This record gives sequence, C-alpha cells and structure tokens, in this order.
Amino acid sequence: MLRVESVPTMNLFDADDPLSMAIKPPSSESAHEREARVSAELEAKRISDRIDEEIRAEREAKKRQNTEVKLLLLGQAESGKSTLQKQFQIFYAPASLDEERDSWRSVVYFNILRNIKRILQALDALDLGNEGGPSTQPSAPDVSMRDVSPEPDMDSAPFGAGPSRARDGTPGAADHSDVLSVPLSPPTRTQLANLKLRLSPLVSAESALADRLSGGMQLNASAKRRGGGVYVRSGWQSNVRINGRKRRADENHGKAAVTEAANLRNQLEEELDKVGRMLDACKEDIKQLWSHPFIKLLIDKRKLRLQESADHFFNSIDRVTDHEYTPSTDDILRSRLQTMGIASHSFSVTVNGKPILWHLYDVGGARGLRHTWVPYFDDANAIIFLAPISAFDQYLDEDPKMNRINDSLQLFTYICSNDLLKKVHLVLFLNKTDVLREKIAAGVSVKRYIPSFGDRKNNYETVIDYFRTHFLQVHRKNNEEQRVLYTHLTNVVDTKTTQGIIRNVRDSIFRRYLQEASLV
Ligand SMILES: Nc1nc2c(ncn2[C@@H]2O[C@H](COP(=O)(O)OP(=O)(O)OP(=O)(O)O)[C@@H](O)[C@H]2O)c(=O)[nH]1
Ligand SMILES: [Mg+2]
Repeated sequence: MLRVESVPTMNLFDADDPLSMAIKPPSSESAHEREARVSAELEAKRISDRIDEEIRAEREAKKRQNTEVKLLLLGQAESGKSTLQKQFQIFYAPASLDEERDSWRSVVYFNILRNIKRILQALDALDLGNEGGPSTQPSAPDVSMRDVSPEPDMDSAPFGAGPSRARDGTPGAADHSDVLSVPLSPPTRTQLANLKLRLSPLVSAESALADRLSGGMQLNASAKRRGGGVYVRSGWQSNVRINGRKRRADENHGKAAVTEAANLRNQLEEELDKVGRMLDACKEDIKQLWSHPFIKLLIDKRKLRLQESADHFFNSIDRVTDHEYTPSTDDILRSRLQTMGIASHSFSVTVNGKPILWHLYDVGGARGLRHTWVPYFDDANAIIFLAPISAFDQYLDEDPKMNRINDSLQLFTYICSNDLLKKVHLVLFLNKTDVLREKIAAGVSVKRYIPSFGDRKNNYETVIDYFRTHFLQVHRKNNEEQRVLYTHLTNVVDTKTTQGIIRNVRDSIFRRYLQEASLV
C-alpha cells in the first residue's frame, strides 16, 4: 500500500555527515581489530536495546498510573483540527473562549480581506481595460523565516489522476480560457474595474494584518504563491489581544500616564478599528463583488481556493463591520488560521469521581509540518483523525498534483500502521459533511476528480459510503492488533451535533483508559 514518509537511505558513513566521518573506522584496520570492533558494537547495541525496552516498560507503567489522558488531533491542513479543538474548549472551558473572543475580531477581518485579495488577484489576470489602480499582485520579495515546503512526492495515488487543474496552486494558474471566452460587456468591464480599484486598498491592509497575527512569521515566496495562509503558533492571541475594547476610553480618561502595554494596546486597537472602518466604507462594494454573476463564474471556473467560510463572512458583512462588532461563537468556529507546530490545551475532567487531566494536542497539518507530530506519538492515549471528505475536488496547497482525499488516505495509512500508535484508541472523523452535501447538490461530479468512482450515483449517501469504505479498508489492512475504529460523520462547525459526538468520544476513550489503568 502507500507510504507517507519516505525515509532517505543514507550511506552509513556519509561524506556529508561529520559525525559519521568521525566514527568511521581507520582504513588501516586489521581483520582482528575489525572483529573486535564489530563485537563491541553488537554488545553496545544489545545494551542500548535493553535500555530502550526498560524505558518503554517504565513509560507504559507510568501511563497506567497516570491521571492524564493525551489526545492528538491529526489530519491534513484544513481538515478541521483547530475547529474541533475550539469545540472542546466550548465544551470544557467556555470562559476561556470568552476571554479570547476579542482577539478573533482581527482573524475575522483577516479572513474577509484574504478572500477579497484572492478574487482581486484573479481579476488582475483579466484585461479589464484601463484601471489605473495599484496591482494586487505581490511585489516585494518575501523573507523566508520558515519554509513549509512540500515533502517529496508520494507513491501512486489510489484514486488515480484527476482532471486538469492548477499546477502551482495559484489562482491564476488554472485553465481559465472558458471564463475569458465569456465576452464581457463594456459596462460590466467598467463595473468590475471600478470595484477592483476601490477595493485595492484592502490588499495592503490584509498584509499588515497577516504580519500582526503571525507575529512577523512569514512563509517563503513559493509557499505564498501556492496560496499559503497565515501560520500562527500557540498563544498567537497575545499578538492581537486588546483585553476589552471599552476599557481604553476609561483608562485614558483624565490620566496623563499610560503604561507601555496600554500604548501598544491602543495602537493595536487603532489599527484594527482602521481596518474595521475601511471594511465598513467598502461594504457595499464588497457585497456587489460577492454577488456579481461574473465573479461567481470566475470562482467556479477557475476553482479559486477561497476559505471555507467565505460565504459566511461575506454574507455577514453588515454585522461584522458594525463598530460594536464582537465575534460570535459561530464566527470563531468559522475563522481560519493555520496552525504552526503543536498547540496544546488542557482540561480537567472528573471521571467516576476521579479528576483526570485531559490534554489535547492540535497539530499543524501541512506536509512540511508533519514531522513535528512524531514526538507526541510515544505517550498518546487516543487519536482523532480528521479527513475532510468534501475535498475530493481539491489539491494540496503544498503539492498541487496531490488530490486531498488521496493525501488523507495516505496519511491515515501512516497513522494506522505506525508501530508507536498500535495501541492507541483510534477515532475517525469524516468531516465537512455539510460542504460535501452542498457540492453534491450543486452538481459537482465525483467521477470527474476520482475516476475510480465510476458510474455510481452522484448522490450524498453513495459518495459518503464510497469514501468511508476506503478509509475502513485502510484500517482493516493495518490492524494486526484487532483495534476497534470508531467512525463519525461530522460537521465540526455545528456545535450541537459536535458536542454530542465529543461526549460519545470522551466516554469511549475514558472507558478504555480506565480499563487499562485498572481503575474500574
Ligand atoms: N463548513 C464547514 N467548515 C469547516 C468544518 N470543519 C472545519 N471547517 C472550516 O475549515 C477551515 C479550516 O479548519 P481548521 O480547523 O483551521 O483546519 P486545521 O485542520 O486546523 O488546519 P491546519 O491548522 O492548517 O492544519 C476553517 O475555516 C473552519 O471553520 C466543517 O465540518 N464544515
Ligand atoms: Mg489548525
């Protein structure tokens, strides 16, 4: 079957590796010396293996005594891990979400601006006549602080190749001859050119906000071109926290001295208020842009990768641009920020009268970040693997040749077959079922992207069944331990159904945990 990480084979004494060169035996080594060296190396390995085994046994024993449960949220980028983490937060620590509610205002603004920028960039590629406004194409070279470049190609795809699509992931790279072949009437051309001109200032506001959110951490130029978003590390909220928008006026009122922290807060608030005012001033243009039939066609034909929640935020533009706006819980669940590294969250849960600390690890799912998961495998108790099954018509930002369902299946194979995870409680979320339903209802053909789907009926139930069967097969083929796989069809932005599923998952994880720890 498919392997996800290819480990490069390395010559034992690689000339590029100074350590291996240092321990390389001398070229003058005699047969007797060689025998002695090999025997010493074997003995050293035996001792090292025994120590490893002792450490493993100790860790297992500790796991049993522990009153902690570690749950990993795994899956490709944009599969819904951080959204699910927010649902856990709503369930176990709603007050903490309230505390950071204000920080999400900047993310909501950023998401709206990012989608506008993508549409304007797509318009840039069309000749709309003399617009005279600033180009929305990135001009300055990027400084690479963190490369999230893709790993090498995987083995052959289980679903085969899909139709032609963007080769480099940029909106302009897709085949758009069909859009261009639609003759634009002069008034429409002028209308679009004017919209583009008036909305152009929002593009620089987007860049400033992206820098603010990521704390200056940037992607390299090629990752950006491929559509890379803003990566944030755990604790990003402190980059944009204002701590109560009303407080500023009170603090400043009649007081000469303000602290540096308050100054920074004020500056941030002013920046954000400015973006809010810009959005407010442009809201009619934004509505026009979003509802324009040509823009809809452009998004559809060129398969523009807008964020999942573009529709939600564009349709809420009046509410979001209100100067008293505070993000609703739904806004927070629909906001998009890419996770960099591992974000951990802890909740205290009482099970059978016993307090248990429940640690959740939300990982970054982009290919270049997956190596950071491995250190967490060792003492994990449970995994929720999220596979966005609506993504059958999409390709990875990191590798535009890789169908996203295909990537999910390969990743799931890696998780199911990983030795370190053999005993871990495994839960599979086939996520974004709501998006899948909408796509199917809109007539998007699965067979077009997944030729092996064949002539099956292009309806929701059949498609779900088809994908579920593939995931279950992966599990069955990699299940020497006879481990149960708990599968759920999910839409993790829906709080009501997700909370029910969280309860169900919690009970199954704790039941097993308590049995293993001999606590029942
Ligand atoms: N409609 C819908 N949107 C979803 C669902 N799950 C996640 N989303 C949205 O998809 C986007 C990506 O979700 P995230 O939770 O940020 O994805 P992630 O897996 O954490 O991605 P990385 O951090 O890049 O690895 C967000 O805008 C979410 O609101 C779902 O079930 N339905
Ligand atoms: Mg995330």
